[in-house]
Amino acid sequence: MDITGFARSLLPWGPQINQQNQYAGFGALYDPIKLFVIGGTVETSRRLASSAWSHFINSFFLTAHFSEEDFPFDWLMHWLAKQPSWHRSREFETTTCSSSSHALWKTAQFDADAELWGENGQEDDPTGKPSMKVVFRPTLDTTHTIFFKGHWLRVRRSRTSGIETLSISVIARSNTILKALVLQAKREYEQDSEHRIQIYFADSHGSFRWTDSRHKRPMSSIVLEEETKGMLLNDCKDFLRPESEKWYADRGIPYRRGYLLWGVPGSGKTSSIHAMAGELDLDIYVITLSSSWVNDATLASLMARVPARCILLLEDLDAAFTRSTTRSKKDTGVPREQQQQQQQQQQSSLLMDANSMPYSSTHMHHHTLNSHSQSLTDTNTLSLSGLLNSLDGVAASEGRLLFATTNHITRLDPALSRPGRMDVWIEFRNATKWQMESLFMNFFPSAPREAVEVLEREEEALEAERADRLAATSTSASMSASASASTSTSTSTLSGARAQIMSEPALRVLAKKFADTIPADEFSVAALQGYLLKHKTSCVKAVEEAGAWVISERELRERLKREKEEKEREEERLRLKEEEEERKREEKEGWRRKREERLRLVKEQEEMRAEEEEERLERKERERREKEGKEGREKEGKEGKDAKKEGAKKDKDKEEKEKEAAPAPPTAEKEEETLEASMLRDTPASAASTAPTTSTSSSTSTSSVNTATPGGWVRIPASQVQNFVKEEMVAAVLSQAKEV
Ligand SMILES: Nc1ncnc2c1ncn2[C@@H]1O[C@H](COP(=O)(O)OP(=O)(O)OP(=O)(O)O)[C@@H](O)[C@H]1O
Repeated sequence: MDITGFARSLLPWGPQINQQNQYAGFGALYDPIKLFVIGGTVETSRRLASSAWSHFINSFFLTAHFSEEDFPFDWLMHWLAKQPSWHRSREFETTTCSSSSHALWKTAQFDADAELWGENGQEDDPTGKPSMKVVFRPTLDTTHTIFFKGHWLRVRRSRTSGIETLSISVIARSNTILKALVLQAKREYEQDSEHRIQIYFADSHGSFRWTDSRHKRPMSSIVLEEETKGMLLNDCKDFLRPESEKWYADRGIPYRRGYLLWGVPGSGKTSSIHAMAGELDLDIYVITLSSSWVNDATLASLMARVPARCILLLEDLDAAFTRSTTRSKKDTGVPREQQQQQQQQQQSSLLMDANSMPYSSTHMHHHTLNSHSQSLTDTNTLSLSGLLNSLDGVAASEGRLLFATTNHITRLDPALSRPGRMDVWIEFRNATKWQMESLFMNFFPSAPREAVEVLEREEEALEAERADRLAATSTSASMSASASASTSTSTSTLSGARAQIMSEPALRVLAKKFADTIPADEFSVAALQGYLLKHKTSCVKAVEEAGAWVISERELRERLKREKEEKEREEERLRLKEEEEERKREEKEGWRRKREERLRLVKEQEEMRAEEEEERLERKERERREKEGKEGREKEGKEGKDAKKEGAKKDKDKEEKEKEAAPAPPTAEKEEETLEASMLRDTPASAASTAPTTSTSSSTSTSSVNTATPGGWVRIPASQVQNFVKEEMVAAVLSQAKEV
């Protein structure tokens, strides 16, 4: 079947079209359908082939991924930077690094670029500003092929979620070639960083970021008593010996060592640690405990990540506990700005090189410590117990040297500085006479013997010339003037040279003089270094002006002290004023409250009185009504009595008349009634003493009731009965009467 037939068979209406075509002539539709089917088939086949190819390739390729958060990334970037094919990329991006501070791989990259493209990557500033170097590197998501030990490596840089990743693929049966690559990259990195120390700062994610790479500082540049320096160095070396770990393990002692360097500011604590790291070839891992994001959990995680054989530095240990001074998790509430300030100071104090190398642009990895700390809120819950646990808890790393510094040892909890946590304590004080001399000698190194000899010969010749001139008295005045001018020029040139070229004994004399001029234990080494820096071109001048400097420093201190005191006094005055105002406000408020209270009481009393008056009036009204009721009842009672008497008299008359007419035997009912009536008549007093008693009688109609009153029986209308008595009482009296 040809392609047209195939297309026709695919389309359900194909045969219909064919038929219609035969009859209606729709032949124009064929070509587009043909093209559509052919195109679709080709594209599908291409995709299938490409996916099969990549599947095939991937099944042969071994790929390793390196994240910039981990050290191998730096090693490999450093290695790649030295590969010529890495620089041949046709798509590249540029980045800058300062000459004073940059990642090692950027240096390597720059050096390689400089070789390839000449010095056009660097613009030297004639003013002496630290130069910014331009580094070229391939752009992200481009693949490069690099040959390594008989294998072609496919290298690709990419970035996911802000983190740069390096992927290296190779066609190989095992991953040995990739392991060899990583090891070689590491070796080369370490070789190139031999003369530098790496500094890592802790970040808020609980991991360490490479922050800086510094030149090693020679231990000899630290002006400290030799035995202190020697003791510190030997102790560290002894700890780092390979056998030490077993020694510690055999005795069940945790393989850790802590050093507490404490004392006045600017006395060389940080510098000593820097020099020690260089001497022992260790990297420095810094944790700034006063950072707002440091809490028990992040600290424990950081401590667990500290590698063995490194220096773990906790600067200004006391600053961490301005927030929490006890073992509880209480926050003492240092303001956040203050904490940030402390944090910045601590970072800069480490980064400021002892050799006064300004750090202009410290290239940190993409997540810088500052940006994190700024973005985070102060949810700090670092407690002393948290710190203690992270220092020597079960998760704490082993094999590291812990160095902690503080200016205020008294602020530390004894638990923190006890042996086991801080095994060696070293106090740093203000400069002694010996330190002053040593600092001077370090600052002005003696010139080589040859240079000094040449200078001395020149001086002698000049001296001889001057003597000759003085001896020749016959010379003219003009000649004498020009000669003296030329002699003075030579002398000043020589004295300028003399200020810089000094033999060691001469310098020692000057150093002693310098130390004699400055009082011991009054100025820090940092302060003296600052003074000497001002006179770095002339050691003689440095000695000559030392006395004046001491006076000016004292005056400055005095002034600062006065200003501080004044400020404190002013603050105190303001505080007292505020307190006084507050007191007055409170007093006023108190008075106002008291007045309101009094008004409230008066109002209440008035209300009470009005209520009492109302009650009194009500009572009076009630009494009046009761009295009226009583009077009415009495009146009615009297009328009833009279009526009764009348009735009784009438009854008696009637009885007599009936008796006379026809006496009949009394019925039982009548007898009972009579008995009842007589009994009731006999007990009026007892009934009246409680309440008026009422009895129903067969002789009474339903509309009236006979009632016993103290005065006798009363017939009252039924309408009044409800108000007057109750039926129960009537029944009770009746039953009582029956019993009797
Ligand atoms: N003993 C010393 N020997 C050599 N240099 C010193 C010494 N003490 C101080 N310095 C110099 O003074 C400067 C500050 O020193 P450093 O930062 O080491 O002092 P610190 O004691 O750590 O101060 P702080 O307690 O304020 O952190 C550095 O430039 C350093 O070179």
